[in-house]
Amino acid sequence: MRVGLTGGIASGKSTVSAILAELGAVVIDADLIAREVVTRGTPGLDAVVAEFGPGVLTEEGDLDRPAMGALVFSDPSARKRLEAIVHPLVHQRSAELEAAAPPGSVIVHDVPLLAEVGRGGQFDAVIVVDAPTDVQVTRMVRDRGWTREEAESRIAAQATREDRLAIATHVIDNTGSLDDLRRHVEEAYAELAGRA
Ligand SMILES: CC(C)(COP(=O)(O)OP(=O)(O)OC[C@H]1O[C@@H](n2cnc3c(N)ncnc32)[C@H](O)[C@@H]1O)[C@@H](O)C(=O)NCCC(=O)NCCS
Ligand SMILES: Nc1ncnc2c1ncn2[C@@H]1O[C@H](COP(=O)(O)OP(=O)(O)OP(=O)(O)O)[C@@H](O)[C@H]1O
Repeated sequence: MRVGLTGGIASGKSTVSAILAELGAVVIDADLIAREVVTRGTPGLDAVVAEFGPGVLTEEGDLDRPAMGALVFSDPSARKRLEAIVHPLVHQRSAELEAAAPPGSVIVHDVPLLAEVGRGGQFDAVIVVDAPTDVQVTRMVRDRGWTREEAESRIAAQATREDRLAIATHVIDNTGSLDDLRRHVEEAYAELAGRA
């Protein structure tokens, strides 16, 4: 059983995927892979430097993520150019990890941009972690030290809440407490594992 997990930024996806992993799912995290494929010394980072120039590197030679974020979340064409490099590498690595999962696993692909890239239909089920925009912004400002403007520019680069809900087979509301969240995830997992 292949499950897509998505949600807007700071909706609580990572928290949900950690609970799903505890419950026994094999989680494949696209954000984590998107970081791995551009670490120092990778062909991915070489491609990013070829496209954007050495100014996107730190003094140590790593990708300067805050600088890259400031660029791509204020310039959609730069974001598309970065995605054109990173997304194929993420797909390839995700497929390798999926092939290595034990047979019969509930495989959860945590893909922040599932609605944006139109891949919802490739999964047996799609879990959408749902929180209103003001809750997303409040969490980003509180936890990441971002300004409201920085938080809102990320949200503006993403699908709308309605677009995400349109691809959901399971909606997990994350406006309550972390205990409420855990209960909702356990219910969804029990249903999915029963079908696996
Ligand atoms: C621009 C980068 C370097 C900024 O790095 P930073 O460490 O600040 O953010 P991080 O990677 O942890 O992403 C945090 C969240 O930002 C949002 N986000 C990231 N990339 C995108 C994007 N291309 N479009 C919309 N939202 C995005 C997602 O909600 C993601 O969960 C980085 O986000 C990146 O490389 N993005 C392009 C690759 C991509 O699309 N990744 C998303 C999943 S494959
Ligand atoms: N129900 C909740 N109540 C309070 N805080 C929460 C709740 N759910 C998640 N959080 C907190 O909000 C922050 C964002 O959650 P999380 O990292 O799971 O979101 P995310 O959707 O994975 O974010 P990103 O899109 O950046 O990967 C975290 O600090 C998390 O602990």
